[in-house]
Amino acid sequence: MIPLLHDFTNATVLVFGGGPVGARKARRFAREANVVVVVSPTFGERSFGSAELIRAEPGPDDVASWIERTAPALVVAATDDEAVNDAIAAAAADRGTLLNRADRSSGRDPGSVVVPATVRDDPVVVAVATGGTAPAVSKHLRRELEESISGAGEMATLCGALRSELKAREVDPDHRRRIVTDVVNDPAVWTALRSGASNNRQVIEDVLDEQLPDGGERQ
Ligand SMILES: C[C@@]1(CC(=O)O)C2=NC(=C\c3[nH]c(c(CCC(=O)O)c3CC(=O)O)Cc3[nH]c(c(CC(=O)O)c3CCC(=O)O)/C=C3\N/C(=C\2)[C@@H](CCC(=O)O)[C@]3(C)CC(=O)O)/[C@H]1CCC(=O)O
Ligand SMILES: NC(=O)c1ccc[n+]([C@@H]2O[C@H](COP(=O)([O-])OP(=O)(O)OC[C@H]3O[C@@H](n4cnc5c(N)ncnc54)[C@H](O)[C@@H]3O)[C@@H](O)[C@H]2O)c1
Repeated sequence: MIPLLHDFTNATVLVFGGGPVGARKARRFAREANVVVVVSPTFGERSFGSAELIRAEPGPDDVASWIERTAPALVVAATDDEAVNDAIAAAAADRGTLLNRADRSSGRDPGSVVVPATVRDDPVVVAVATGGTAPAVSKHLRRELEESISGAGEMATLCGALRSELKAREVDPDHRRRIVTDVVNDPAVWTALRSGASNNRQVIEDVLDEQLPDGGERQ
């Protein structure tokens, strides 16, 4: 399987199942999606983020109408009833809606997607999956990665701003790439970003002074 990124801004996500897995998915998608609806006869103690909770117990013949009514970009099948999960999968396929099945790790049809473990330091995001072989390994790696990507979000923001400045000064692409790569590879910049001591504007000014002493036009 190949990880792809999907933007859920302004989208609806429909979750069937109010157990720990349904709650985790609801929290995850509520970070971004406009509307997250969770349909379940029972809801555990866990947080569902800002999701809307609807108490209902649709049978296999009822799930299609829920999908029709809410018009989601993605449906999550996280019930403990295999017949219901099967019906959700069939209805999603009929409608061409993306499906995430929490109770399957293999034999995926087109449109059936996996939700990987993710680590964020916005705008950086890292996804981990094991092809369904061992989700506990994904969880373990996520925790390790949380530490190692610290500062990556700030670094990305800094490099994005630096790249804009270099473009505005019409520095040619090869030279631009070298300058940005030098910053990314500079351990002192990472240390400053991680300690919160970095002043991005100052870093950019210093790099521009050092690399483009004549003010930059052409190179
Ligand atoms: C990453 C994460 C994201 C998330 O679910 O949000 C995730 N599972 C997580 C945790 C976790 N899941 C399970 C355990 C118990 C230990 C173990 O069994 O390993 C733990 C650990 C725990 O809970 O501590 C059991 C389990 N999971 C699946 C099945 C069904 C099956 O395999 O048939 C069963 C057996 C059920 C049973 O036997 O009863 C299926 C899937 N789980 C996936 C993702 C997808 C594949 C990802 C991959 O390729 O690695 C996939 C295919 C479907 C999907 O997309 O949901 C999340 C990490 C949360 C975090 O980062 O903290
Ligand atoms: N992806 C994962 O990480 C992962 C981890 C553990 C288990 N699982 C699988 O995912 C499923 C869900 O896991 P869980 O721990 O949340 O299970 P759970 O049994 O705690 O919760 C299931 C939920 O589904 C609800 N439900 C039952 N029938 C329903 C219906 N007709 N419509 C809507 N909701 C209905 C129940 O009321 C309950 O809230 C499990 O059956 C298991 O196969 C996946």
